[in-house]
Amino acid sequence: MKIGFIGAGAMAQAIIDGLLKSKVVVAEDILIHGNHKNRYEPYAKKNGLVACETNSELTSKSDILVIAVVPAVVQPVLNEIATSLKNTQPIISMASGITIDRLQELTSDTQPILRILPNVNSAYNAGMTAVAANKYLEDENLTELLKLMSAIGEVIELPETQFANFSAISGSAVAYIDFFIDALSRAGVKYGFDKATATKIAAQTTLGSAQSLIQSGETPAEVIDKVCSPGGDTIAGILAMEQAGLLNAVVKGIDATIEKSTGNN
Ligand SMILES: NC(=O)C1=CN([C@@H]2O[C@H](COP(=O)(O)OP(=O)(O)OC[C@H]3O[C@@H](n4cnc5c(N)ncnc54)[C@H](O)[C@@H]3O)[C@@H](O)[C@H]2O)C=CC1
Ligand SMILES: O=C(O)[C@@H]1CCC=N1
Repeated sequence: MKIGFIGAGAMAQAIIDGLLKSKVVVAEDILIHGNHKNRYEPYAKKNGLVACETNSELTSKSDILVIAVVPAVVQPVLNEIATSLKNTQPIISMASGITIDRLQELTSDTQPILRILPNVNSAYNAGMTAVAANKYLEDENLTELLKLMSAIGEVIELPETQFANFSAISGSAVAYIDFFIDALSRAGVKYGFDKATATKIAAQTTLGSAQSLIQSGETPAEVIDKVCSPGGDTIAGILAMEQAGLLNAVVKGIDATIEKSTGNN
């Protein structure tokens, strides 16, 4: 089964890296084309992928087509490949804000489509991907595509109406969590750690906290209560962070993300 990626940027590479690590696909079965030959060709060469000269060549050589370009380029790309695309060829699209209805308008009324919203942690098989399929994806193909997505992390089926909200607290949130890790790390630097050591400490603490929540099933509030010893240091820190508006700052950031992705700003 040949999987062709149109777009070779951050998200395409994260998914490909994860797929290769999981060994669910062999490198020779992944085709790639992007706008900048000097970027996608070395990436393809380094990983043993097949670099294609055009989007149309890639489309005609692929069984499954992955749309990994920014949303503004989806229409021109789908117009460009119109004569090479078979109307039975499954498409996976990760373009934020582009609905299945819109993708069908740009391809065919019966095009099999899986809309996904992944995140860059997929590169380490630690992704969190939302999926929504249309009715033209036959069971066998859907199973195959879900197997690919499961190879790069956790998968959740969601109605498309939730995609923008999900994207804000998962796709974009990778950056927000790293923003928090960087803030912790800078605080460490303020108190004398070198940046690399402070970042390692902050990142490992974040990783451990996430793993503990997932393994224990505890709520974050329960853990916060455990860490806040009566009359202790942590409650002093929590109160100072709240006074500075941490919760509101996070929710406002998520509001802005959703507004941007739904075009309401
Ligand atoms: N970066 C992320 O964390 C996430 C991104 N996405 C979605 O993934 C898609 C790609 O985003 P990024 O990888 O961040 O962008 P990017 O800018 O890193 O990559 C876009 C790629 O598209 C290529 N491209 C541009 N015009 C093209 C054309 N006409 N034909 C072929 N390739 C062309 C570029 O050369 C580049 O390789 C977007 O639709 C975005 O909404 C979804 C979830 C998370
Ligand atoms: O920033 C963006 O538009 C994309 C969508 C989710 C994460 N990155």
